[in-house]
Amino acid sequence: MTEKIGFIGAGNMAGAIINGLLRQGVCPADHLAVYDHHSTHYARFEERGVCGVETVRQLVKFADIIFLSVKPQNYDEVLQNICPFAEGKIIVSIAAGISSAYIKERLGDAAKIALAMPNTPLLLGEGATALCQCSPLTDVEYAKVKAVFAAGGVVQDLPEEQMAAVISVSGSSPAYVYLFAKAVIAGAVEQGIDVAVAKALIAQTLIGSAKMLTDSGIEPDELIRMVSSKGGTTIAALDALYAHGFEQAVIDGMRQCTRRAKELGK
Ligand SMILES: NC(=O)C1=CN([C@@H]2O[C@H](COP(=O)(O)OP(=O)(O)OC[C@H]3O[C@@H](n4cnc5c(N)ncnc54)[C@H](OP(=O)(O)O)[C@@H]3O)[C@@H](O)[C@H]2O)C=CC1
Ligand SMILES: O=C(O)[C@@H]1CCC=N1
Repeated sequence: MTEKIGFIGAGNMAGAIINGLLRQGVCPADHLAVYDHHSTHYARFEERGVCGVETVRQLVKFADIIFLSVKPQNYDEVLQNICPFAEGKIIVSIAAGISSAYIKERLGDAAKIALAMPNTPLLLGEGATALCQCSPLTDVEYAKVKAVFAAGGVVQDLPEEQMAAVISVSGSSPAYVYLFAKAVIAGAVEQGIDVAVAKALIAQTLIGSAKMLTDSGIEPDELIRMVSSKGGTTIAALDALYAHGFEQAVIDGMRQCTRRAKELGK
């Protein structure tokens, strides 16, 4: 990729996306730059050859594609800061709840925008990103943005009206998975199993189960059935989980996630 890519906000997600780009050799480090109001965050980028610039103006002048990798609460300020120099640039928002209309209200209707909802496993090249092309971003420009996220894992195209809801599916969901893993580890320790052993076993179980979902072609209900011997231990476990409203708790958590995304985008 020949384009230069800049990140406003040098935090967790900028780091994760840049990792993917460098690991896959999608672009050289000197085609990347970050800007953050904490220049103390630059060290981990600079040690990999990614420049930390002093002003938002320098960042916008440098970059063809600008990632807005700050929290939604900081978008107003950032959009105001980049507005005088952003004409013609590709703008990528990764923020929960921020719509293209929100950005266009501040940068104008001609702004070329892609909306993305990545997740932290991008750090290891195992990310899942939902991506949306917003008019007037061209197909060629969109493909460039897609290549950035593809360097860090799987990308799915989504219409804008689903971008708030998808946060609950991939953006925030690693946290529920870790919570589940934490509960399994606690349950193991309660039964006398060593923490490290339990962590290794549940982590590999999550990896293996995920691969069954992606590679076996078998639907989740059937996968559950395959584990559940008649009159056996799994059914006993599932009965307790159903009685505690496990599925409903997850679905309700997802609804709350989407509700909050919509609040943040106002
Ligand atoms: N973390 C995750 O799992 C995911 C996050 N996202 C989205 O990614 C975005 C970034 O999240 P994340 O990387 O976790 O956040 P971080 O807080 O790690 O990084 C954001 C950085 O931007 C800085 N910043 C804030 N305002 C400005 C400004 N005006 N100019 C320059 N720098 C600024 C922040 O400083 P300070 O700390 O002082 O505010 C911080 O250093 C969010 O919008 C979030 O919704 C999307 C998917 C997953
Ligand atoms: O919690 C958040 O708001 C961000 C968005 C998705 C994951 N983290």
